[in-house]
Amino acid sequence: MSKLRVAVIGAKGRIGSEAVRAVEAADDMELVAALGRGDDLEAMTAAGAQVAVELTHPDSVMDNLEFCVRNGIHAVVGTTGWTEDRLARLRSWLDASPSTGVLIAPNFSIGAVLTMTFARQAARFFESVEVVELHHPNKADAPSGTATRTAQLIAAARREAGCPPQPDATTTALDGARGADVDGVPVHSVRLRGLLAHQEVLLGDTGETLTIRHDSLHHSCFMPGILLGARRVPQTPGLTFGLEHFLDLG
Ligand SMILES: NC(=O)C1=CN([C@@H]2O[C@H](COP(=O)(O)OP(=O)(O)OC[C@H]3O[C@@H](n4cnc5c(N)ncnc54)[C@H](O)[C@@H]3O)[C@@H](O)[C@H]2O)C=CC1
Ligand SMILES: O=C(O)C1=N[C@H](C(=O)O)C[C@H](O)C1
Repeated sequence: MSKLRVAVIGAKGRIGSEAVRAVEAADDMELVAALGRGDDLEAMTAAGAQVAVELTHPDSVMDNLEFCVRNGIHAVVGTTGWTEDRLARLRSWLDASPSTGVLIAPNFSIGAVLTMTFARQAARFFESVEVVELHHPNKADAPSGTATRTAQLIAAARREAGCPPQPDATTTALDGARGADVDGVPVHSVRLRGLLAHQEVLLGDTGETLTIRHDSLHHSCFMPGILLGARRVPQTPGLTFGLEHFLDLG
């Protein structure tokens, strides 16, 4: 059987360099291009790439994806910074290239995907819920893509269940003390040398709290999700948001 021809964009970065090694080590894949900042995207078409793994920067991802979709190259995207406006632009490119697939995964690690799933399940049973994400200090964006997605899923579950707004008697606060408001869910961002990527979802009600915590300790935790995405995205045209759609979570 022929191997899947994969390109990595952002190949010299923290996660991109790990992805290069993971693709090279996969029996069913061939790494046909490894692009860094300033490299010509045409290298992917010249090499016949079927799937691009995009792991760059929120400022770069849109141009890279526009190129991929216009050229019928499926994409697996880990880069963060997604807004409704950006998603709408991506969908319009995909409408013009209907057989192309793009997976955007706020987080490729199975533990983080499960954290989001469990948080969504628990959200309607507790009066209060807040998200704390903790990352290395070289991270460009805050809150993290994972924390934003987690808060959005929590907020949607609470809306569907008819939950009232959370209790919060704060009338005086320093700017930022209550975190960022993501759809009514406070999200707090810590940046600390020594950390990689960590998240806690704190849920509370009268007389009890529940904490769901996930820790990414090494970039290797993202690799099974990236490889799964690369294998599945060519058979999944259009936009898929979240790796959970490629996992049988029951
Ligand atoms: N979804 C997930 O599971 C994960 C997502 N990420 C996200 O991936 C992105 C990259 O993270 P890191 O590797 O930590 O950052 P990094 O800064 O270590 O690496 C990014 C690399 O992309 C390169 N780059 C920037 N623009 C480019 C362009 N136009 N073409 C080619 N290369 C370009 C940079 O020069 C750099 O080498 C971030 O948005 C981060 O949040 C990171 C880890 C896991
Ligand atoms: O920048 C990172 O490191 C990470 N980014 C993603 C995010 O913003 O959620 C995924 C993971 O947290 C690591």
